[in-house]
Amino acid sequence: ALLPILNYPDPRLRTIAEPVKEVTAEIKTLIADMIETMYDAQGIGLAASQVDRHIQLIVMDLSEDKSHPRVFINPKVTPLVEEKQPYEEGCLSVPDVYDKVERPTKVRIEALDENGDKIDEEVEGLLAVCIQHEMDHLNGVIFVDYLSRLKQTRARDKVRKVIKIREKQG
Ligand SMILES: O=C(O)C[C@@H](Cc1ccccc1)C(=O)SCC(=O)c1ccccc1
Ligand SMILES: [Zn+2]
Repeated sequence: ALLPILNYPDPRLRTIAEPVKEVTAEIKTLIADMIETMYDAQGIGLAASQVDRHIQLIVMDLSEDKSHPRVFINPKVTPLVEEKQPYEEGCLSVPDVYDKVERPTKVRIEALDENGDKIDEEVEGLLAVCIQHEMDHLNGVIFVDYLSRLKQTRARDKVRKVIKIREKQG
């Protein structure tokens, strides 16, 4: 089922996510719903925080044909290099706002997948950017927090406008 995505600056987006203790049937349903919601919203990632579920769960799919969804449960991300690179990020909770954010270019991801099996990978490129963006969500951080006050104000105004238009479209 499609889940409603919280929009910036909703304070619920600032909630710190709790670890997942057990991958229950309910969590598996949430994973399927988050993947469906991510595709519907034209995203490449989605954190549970964005659908108002405050558990450490991320879904991502960087494939062209939306055929390789990945699930990260209780993820831990560790930068592997000091070097940072800017990337033009977006966010499904801050629609129509894109801006450059600098992040470490290579990171280690330790997590569990949807079957409870261990994931331990070193990644770079868009996958590294996206997993760090999603990890921020689980820690109540939104990419606009890295931008200037002026850009944060513009982002709030922009989201307000986009939401109004979407509500008119029904
Ligand atoms: O809000 C989210 O977590 C999803 C977000 C993930 C993300 C995209 C790009 C850089 C970092 C994190 C999105 O999917 S935004 C929409 C999108 O598909 C996109 C935007 C900019 C570049 C590439 C993809
Ligand atoms: Zn986001």
